[in-house]
Amino acid sequence: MESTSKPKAAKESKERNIQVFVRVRPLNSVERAAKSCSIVDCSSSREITIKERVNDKISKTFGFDRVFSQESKQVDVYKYVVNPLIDEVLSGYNCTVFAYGQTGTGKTFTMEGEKSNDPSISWQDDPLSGIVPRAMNHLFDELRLLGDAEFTVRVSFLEIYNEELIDLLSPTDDITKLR
Ligand SMILES: Nc1ncnc2c1ncn2[C@@H]1O[C@H](COP(=O)(O)OP(=O)(O)OP(=O)(O)O)[C@@H](O)[C@H]1O
Repeated sequence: MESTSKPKAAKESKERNIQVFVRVRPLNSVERAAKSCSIVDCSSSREITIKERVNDKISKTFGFDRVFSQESKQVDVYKYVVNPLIDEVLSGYNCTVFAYGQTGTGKTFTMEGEKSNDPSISWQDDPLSGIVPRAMNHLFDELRLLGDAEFTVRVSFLEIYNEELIDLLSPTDDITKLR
C-alpha cells in the first residue's frame, strides 16, 4: 500500500521495520480423514514448537513477532498485523504485507479470504474476508473522514511463484522472470 504524501525519514522506533508472523492453518478434511495430527504447538504467542510425531519430544522451536494458531480468525490477523499499518500509510510511509508459504498453507485464505455461505452477509461484514478487502475498506473509511482532502491511492498485487513475478491485476498475464 502506498500513499502519495512524501515518505518521511526512517522512523525512530523501538519496533523493527520488518515483522514476521506465522499462521498455522487447521487440518483440512483430507488430513482429518487420514487421521493426521498436527505436530505444531502454538501455545506460546511468540514461538511455535515442532514436535516429533511419535513421542512428542520437542525437536525445534522458532520465534516470531506473533503466532496465529489454528483457531485464529481473519479479524485477529487483521487487527494485529495490518490495522497499525493503515495509520502508517496515511502518514506517508510505504508498507508491504506479504504472505509466504508452500502451496496449500493458507496464503490466499489469509490475504483474500473466502465468502461465507450465507448470501446475506456482505463482504464488509464477512468474518471470512481476508487482509486485502479489510485493508481497502479500512483505508477508504479513514480517507472519507478526511473530508475534502484529495488523495490518490495506488495498489499493486504481485505474486512471486517459481522465481517469476506475476502481476495479479494485469489482464495480459505478463510474467517477468526474476533471474
Ligand atoms: N486459517 C484457515 N482456516 C480455515 N481454512 C483454511 C485456513 N487457511 C487455509 N485454509 C484452507 O486451506 C486450503 C488451502 O488454502 P489456500 O488456498 O489459501 O493456500 P495457498 O497457500 O494460497 O495455496 P497455493 O500456494 O497453492 O495457492 C483452502 O481450502 C483454505 O480454505
